[in-house]
Amino acid sequence: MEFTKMQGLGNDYVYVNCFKEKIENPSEMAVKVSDRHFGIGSDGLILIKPSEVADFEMEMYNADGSRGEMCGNGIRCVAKYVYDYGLTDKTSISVETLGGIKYLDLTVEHGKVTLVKVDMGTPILKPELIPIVAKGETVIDEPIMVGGKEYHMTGVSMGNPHDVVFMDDIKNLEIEKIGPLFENHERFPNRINTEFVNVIDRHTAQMRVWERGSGETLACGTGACAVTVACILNGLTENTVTVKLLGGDLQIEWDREKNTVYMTGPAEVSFDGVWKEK
Ligand SMILES: N[C@@H](CCC[C@H](N)C(=O)O)C(=O)O
Repeated sequence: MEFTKMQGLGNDYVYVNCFKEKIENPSEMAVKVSDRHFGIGSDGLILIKPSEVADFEMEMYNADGSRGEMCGNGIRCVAKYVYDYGLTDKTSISVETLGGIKYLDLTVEHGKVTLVKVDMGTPILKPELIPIVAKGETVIDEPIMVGGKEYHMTGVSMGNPHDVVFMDDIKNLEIEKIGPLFENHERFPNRINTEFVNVIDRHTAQMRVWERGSGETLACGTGACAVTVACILNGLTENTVTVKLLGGDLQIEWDREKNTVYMTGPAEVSFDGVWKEK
């Protein structure tokens, strides 16, 4: 199987061009290729496929083989792949995902994509649609007991589920301990991605993420969008925010008139390779 290893701010996936390749069991393949010792090493697997309703389809799997509805860093890499590898010459494309069709604008320099702006769509705040078990119409700054400690969370779906937790110190956070407790908490029936966030000023926030199915990653695009929405809902920032992640920065804007979130960031190829089944 031919593959391309790509990353967006260090959130790395193995990409397979399914116009050429066929994968019988993608979930199993995701577990194998993601292994950082016995595989290629990645946060998961992303298949680039033909679509009947958009220019392309993105099918994403986490490192544990579970399916993610959407992937913000992944979709920027898909845009770079389809343009740089000659599957399209369009600089505005649409991509079908389990979280809906997304529209992307590509910045091209010297024949290669360097930056991608994605219309990530309308944030979903209804608890039953995220899903989060809750009584109210939304989950904003709501207490939750995790590991014997009370935290406050804001729930947002960007096609995939997120809970955003604000705190003063994210550097010393024991994310390996607390992340899985959030991920598997009974209030999240489909598990969840958790962003731990420190707001720096009204246009800047920094975050660490514990991703459902992949653990701590260097960046999460849908997570950065959820963080921006949560910051605004809690009155902490304006509508445009630079989100600082371990792997770099993303520019996020929640356009309140259109009620859509825009994410702008880079996408890079690490290397091409061939995976041989043992
Ligand atoms: N890293 C991604 C999100 C990947 C999917 C997530 N772990 C899930 O299961 O929902 C991003 O950049 O958005």
